[in-house]
Amino acid sequence: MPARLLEGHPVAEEILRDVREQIRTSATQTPLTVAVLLGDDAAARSYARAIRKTMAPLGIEVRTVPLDDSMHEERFREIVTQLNRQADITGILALQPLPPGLPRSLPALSIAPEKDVDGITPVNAGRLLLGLPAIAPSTPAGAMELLRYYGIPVSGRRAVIVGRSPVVGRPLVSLLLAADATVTVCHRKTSDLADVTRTAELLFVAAGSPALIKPDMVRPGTVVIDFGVNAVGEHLVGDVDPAVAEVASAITPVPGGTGPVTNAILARNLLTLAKLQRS
Ligand SMILES: Nc1nc(=O)c2c([nH]1)NC[C@@H]1CN(c3ccc(C(=O)N[C@@H](CCC(=O)O)C(=O)O)cc3)C=[N+]21
Repeated sequence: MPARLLEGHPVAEEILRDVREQIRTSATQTPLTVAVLLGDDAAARSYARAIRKTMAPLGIEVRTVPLDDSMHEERFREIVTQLNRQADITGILALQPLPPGLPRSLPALSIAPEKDVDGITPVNAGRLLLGLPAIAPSTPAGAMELLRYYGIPVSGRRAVIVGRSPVVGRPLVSLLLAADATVTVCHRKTSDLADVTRTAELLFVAAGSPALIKPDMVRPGTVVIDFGVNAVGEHLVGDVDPAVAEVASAITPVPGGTGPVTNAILARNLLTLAKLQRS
């Protein structure tokens, strides 16, 4: 029996309904603005496009700041310092990958924690790891919402994550642990990846490698969450081979799975930041 499709749009719609309501009823009607730092990359561009589409109907302003390929570290720091100081900027998001000359850790070390809408600064990442209230990165936070929405239990189950990035794999460890899963993380140096993925009851894939996960790597009945956003020609494809749907009990489609929920959580995170900034 083919897997149940875990569509992201109804989940996103539920979250956005709540965000819309909170924006509408909030006493201080300060407009929300998110600054999106964007280099030259297809996946990042697709996210930026989706962000604009999600924020526009909420009346949230999106200010795109283009990063050119020759940008130096000093210039990046200047831009972020300026945005940190600007009172009319609610949140700052630097889309990965950055231009080639910039260290990957630069946004985490330059964005002010009060404006960290993506939950990547040491303060937010540390809070999340310790199980304290925190702004969690939107993509893994969205996966938890998907599971909740579709009534998929997490507590006591064996979760396997493929990928250890600061925006998906690592924060997902904290979120799954907080929900009482037993968590294993795989990465480039994992030997016998398939042996580990076959132990999963819940399989999360954020490896950045198109169709990496094949049907023989998944135990029948597994719930599969695909975070992959690989541009292949004109199309967006996931990290999971679509044939896995023949084995899994439930699977997120690409596009239309985790992506839309990510955008909705970003809006919710922005609202949370605005409330914290006002208090
Ligand atoms: N600091 C950082 N944080 C991120 O969260 C981050 C990042 N950098 N860099 C790029 C990737 C990619 N990403 C996407 C999220 C949603 C969609 C999305 O909404 N996709 C729609 C389709 C959009 C379209 O068709 O263009 C969907 O899946 O249905 C796409 C891509 C977040 N990323």
